[in-house]
Amino acid sequence: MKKVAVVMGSRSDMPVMESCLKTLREFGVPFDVKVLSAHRTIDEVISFCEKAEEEYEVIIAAAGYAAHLGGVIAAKTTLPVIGVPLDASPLKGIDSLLSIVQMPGGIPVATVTIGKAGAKNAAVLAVEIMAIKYPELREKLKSYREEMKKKVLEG
Ligand SMILES: Nc1c(C(=O)O)ncn1[C@@H]1O[C@H](COP(=O)(O)O)[C@@H](O)[C@H]1O
Repeated sequence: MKKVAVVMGSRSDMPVMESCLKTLREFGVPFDVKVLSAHRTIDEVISFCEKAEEEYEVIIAAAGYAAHLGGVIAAKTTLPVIGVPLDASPLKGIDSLLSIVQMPGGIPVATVTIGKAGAKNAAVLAVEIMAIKYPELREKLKSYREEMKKKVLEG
C-alpha cells in the first residue's frame, strides 16, 4: 500500500491536525507528515510534488490564512488532494475555506470543513479513496460506521 501524505503549512497547525493523524492510525493507513508552505518554501513544495506519485496515493493539505498550499499541490500532481481549512487567523478559517474550495475549473481540491472535524474527515475521505483499491479498508470503514452508530444509540 502506498502512503497518504499529510502536508501542513506550519508546525502551528499540528495540534488541530492530530485528529487526522489519529484517524489514519486507527485505519492502519501508512502516512508521512510534512511541513511545507507554498508561500514560504515554494521550491520544496515543487520538489515534493515531483516525487509524490511514487510514494503517495492521496495528499491531505492543511493550512490557515490564505491557504494556497492545497491548490498549488493540486496544480503540480494528478493525485487527489484533500484540503483542510484551518481556523488560524482573525477570520476564523473562512479565509482558508474560501481559498481552498474556490479552485478554478480543472484543478480540484476536495474540501472538508474548518478545523478539527475537517481534519478527521480528510482522513476518512482519504481512506474511502484508498478503499477503491484496497478492499480491507472498505471492511474497516463499515466497522467504523457501525461503531459510530452504536455510540449514538447508546448515548
Ligand atoms: N496558508 C499557509 C501556507 C500556504 O498556503 O502555503 N503556508 C503557511 N500557511 C499558514 O499560515 C498560518 C500561520 O502560520 P505561522 O503560525 O507559522 O505564522 C498557518 O495556519 C499555515 O498553515
